[in-house]
Amino acid sequence: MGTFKIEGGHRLSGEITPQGAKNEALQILCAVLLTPERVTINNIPDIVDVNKLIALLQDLGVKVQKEKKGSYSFQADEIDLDYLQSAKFKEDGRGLRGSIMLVGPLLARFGKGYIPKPGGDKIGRRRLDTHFEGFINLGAKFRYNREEHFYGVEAEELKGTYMLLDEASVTGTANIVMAAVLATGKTTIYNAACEPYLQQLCKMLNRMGAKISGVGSNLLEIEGVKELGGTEHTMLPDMIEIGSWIGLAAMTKSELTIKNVSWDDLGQIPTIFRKLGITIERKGDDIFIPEHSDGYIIQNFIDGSILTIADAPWPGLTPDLLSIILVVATQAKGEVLIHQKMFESRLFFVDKLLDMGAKVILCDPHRATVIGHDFKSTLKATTMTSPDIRAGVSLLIAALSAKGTSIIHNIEQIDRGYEDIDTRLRAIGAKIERL
Ligand SMILES: CC(=O)N[C@H]1[C@@H](OP(=O)(O)OP(=O)(O)OC[C@H]2O[C@@H](n3ccc(=O)[nH]c3=O)[C@H](O)[C@@H]2O)O[C@H](CO)[C@@H](O)[C@@H]1O
Ligand SMILES: C=C(OP(=O)(O)O)C(=O)O
Repeated sequence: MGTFKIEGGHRLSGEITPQGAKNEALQILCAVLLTPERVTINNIPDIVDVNKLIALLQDLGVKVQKEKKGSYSFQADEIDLDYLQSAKFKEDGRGLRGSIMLVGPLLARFGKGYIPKPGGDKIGRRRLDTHFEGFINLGAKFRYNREEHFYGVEAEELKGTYMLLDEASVTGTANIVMAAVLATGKTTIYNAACEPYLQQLCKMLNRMGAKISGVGSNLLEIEGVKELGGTEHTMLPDMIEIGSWIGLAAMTKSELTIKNVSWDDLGQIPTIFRKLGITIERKGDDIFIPEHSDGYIIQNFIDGSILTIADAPWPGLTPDLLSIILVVATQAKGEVLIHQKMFESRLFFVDKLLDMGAKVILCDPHRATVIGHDFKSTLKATTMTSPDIRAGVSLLIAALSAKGTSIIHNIEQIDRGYEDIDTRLRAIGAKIERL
């Protein structure tokens, strides 16, 4: 188990550049299976989950060539489908959540796709019904081996159809889109997820020869094509990392510039941090956060009632930022109700914040009320274990703002999604060591 030692209470300063988006990368990498031609991908983050997925693709027979840092080319012209039945695949396939999106492209191109129950954060139930109902709608036969937790879909031909998804699942939509692009006829997907990740995937597929319209909306129409060709694609900056650095700047009262954020793809993120009282300035495509030497004040709703920040499918606020927002609120002036609607177990990490002296009431598994300290009482350093990727980074931010030396164990969770985080934080003045 990896550990960070963090000496908190220091101001940071300078510039930080966000990595390529983790959750976009996981979709885009799976899409290389849709063509035997070469696909070049840029701005791939060097993080554990992405590297595990690249290794899975290699085991499947995809030729992977590193062009330069963050840029790889992939060629899926000799796929070893037997690998999908191997013990190694059953083990490695469960190593991350994103591996589930191998199924759609494999089904579309080779008529069969298999996956063990995928991993990812343990943040409550993470069902896969939307994915498999989508494949079944396209004509696939579904089977599930309960003992091995092994899923499979097979089809001689996928046929386009109308479907209304039971929920706007992000990876579910990506999976179904990747299956439908090579189906016969027209597929309509209503209640589709439409995060920038999905928009990027659809744009890349269209460049490969797919015919997807409605990109960016929750109604996608896909005219199936016979084959797809190669392309080049560049990943957006990671909006969850950008949100993390906004929170970090505010909590440590630091002046920070976040470079090349792709403002137009950030949706509600700047607005929500502004509601917490944080000043965010747009400078070209950078975010500038001035030093908040007098703290920050949470706004109320217009009628004077307490602000609620809740997640919702895009263009609502991503659930992946709520843990960070919660931590930032612990030092604000004012109160906020954090409502995590999607995941059942993602707020339990507040226990660690309570140990550090934060004022938080966990109302139930989905809701926490935070009463900010207005920096009148700083958080106390402590020893903690990172339960999931975003809680891990939230605790890291708390530790950097706390007085004294904190220890965070299980930092593998953080490394899953944040590239070389300790080196990058040291470059802006953080006192963080990997033990
Ligand atoms: C690898 C990857 O891309 N992971 C992301 C992806 O996971 P993933 O695609 O696995 O998450 P889903 O979008 O399928 O759903 C996440 C959870 O939210 C619930 N749900 C979903 C849609 C909806 O309209 N209402 C609703 O309540 C689901 O029941 C589920 O419990 O999307 C999640 C939701 O943005 C993010 O937290 C994950 O970081
Ligand atoms: C929940 C997340 O990731 P995953 O879906 O990979 O577990 C996340 O990125 O916040």
